[in-house]
Amino acid sequence: MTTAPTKTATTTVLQASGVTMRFGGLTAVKGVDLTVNSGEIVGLIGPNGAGKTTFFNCLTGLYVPTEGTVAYKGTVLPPKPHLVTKAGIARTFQNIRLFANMTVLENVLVGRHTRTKEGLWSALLRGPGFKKAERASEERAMELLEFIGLDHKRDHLARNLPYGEQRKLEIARALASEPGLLLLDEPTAGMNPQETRATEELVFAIRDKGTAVLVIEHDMRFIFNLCDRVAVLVQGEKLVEGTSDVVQSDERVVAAYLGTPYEGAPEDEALGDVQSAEAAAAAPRTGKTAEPRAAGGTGTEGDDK
Ligand SMILES: Nc1ncnc2c1ncn2[C@@H]1O[C@H](COP(=O)(O)OP(=O)(O)OP(=O)(O)O)[C@@H](O)[C@H]1O
Repeated sequence: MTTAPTKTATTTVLQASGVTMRFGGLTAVKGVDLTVNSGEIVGLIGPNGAGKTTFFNCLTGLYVPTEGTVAYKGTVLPPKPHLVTKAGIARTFQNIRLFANMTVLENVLVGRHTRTKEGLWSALLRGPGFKKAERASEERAMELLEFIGLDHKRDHLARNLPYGEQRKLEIARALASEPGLLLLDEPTAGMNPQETRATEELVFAIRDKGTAVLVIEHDMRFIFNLCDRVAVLVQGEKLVEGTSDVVQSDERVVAAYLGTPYEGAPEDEALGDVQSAEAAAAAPRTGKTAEPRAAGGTGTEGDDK
């Protein structure tokens, strides 16, 4: 007997309503509505200074929006980062924020703390409950490292990983909190084309495993290949939202954002190659490429990017 494939019902994972963020006289984000549904990859694009990261910071409780609400699976979230993570939203930052002097495995384990129930006394006494939870956490962390292809580097210090692997590790650490929604802020910044393609595959795999994704990126080829829907922010306001085809052909977007050549545009292919070669020549990468570009520190930097 054959059974019809079960179709998972779509649910609204994220609902941002009228999110506004003012810094003194500057309105960085103006009344932005955005929805992300389960099973979706949604892109957020816009010129420099359009308000994309500020919007992410509002979604994740790093900023308290001046106006508007952010709901996760129907519940309005308090603007506190640890409560947002606990609810089910995880993120990565534009600038890598790994614990540079901890191992790869330890970095992922840090990401699991919102999902471990053992309290302070249990940890201090290291009783059987604590040890069991610790083992389960390590197993899950190793599964995630396998998923991103870094299980063989579990005992390496994070700061010794090449740049592309550091970015992957950040994603694994975010996934360790078992999010229903993952926010990625410029995940391919500074990557070479191979690393960018690998990141694309990784994001598809994350979505296929049941985590919806909202991604900010300047690489248009990456965004338009990847996303089911794309929203365009210009000067803090949502200008257009739709499928890649709709957004790419919208005259307002072309005028406001895509008017200048972008990576991946057919006529821009040759120019892109020249620019990549120039960039590579200007900043040669060694075996230890991580530190100059990584946050490389404690993960507590004040930079909200
Ligand atoms: N903490 C802050 N205090 C004051 N102004 C801020 C703050 N954070 C961001 N801004 C301003 O808000 C505007 C939006 O910045 P934001 O970083 O969100 O843009 P973005 O779209 O992420 O840009 P980019 O693509 O360059 O990262 C900018 O004018 C920026 O200077």
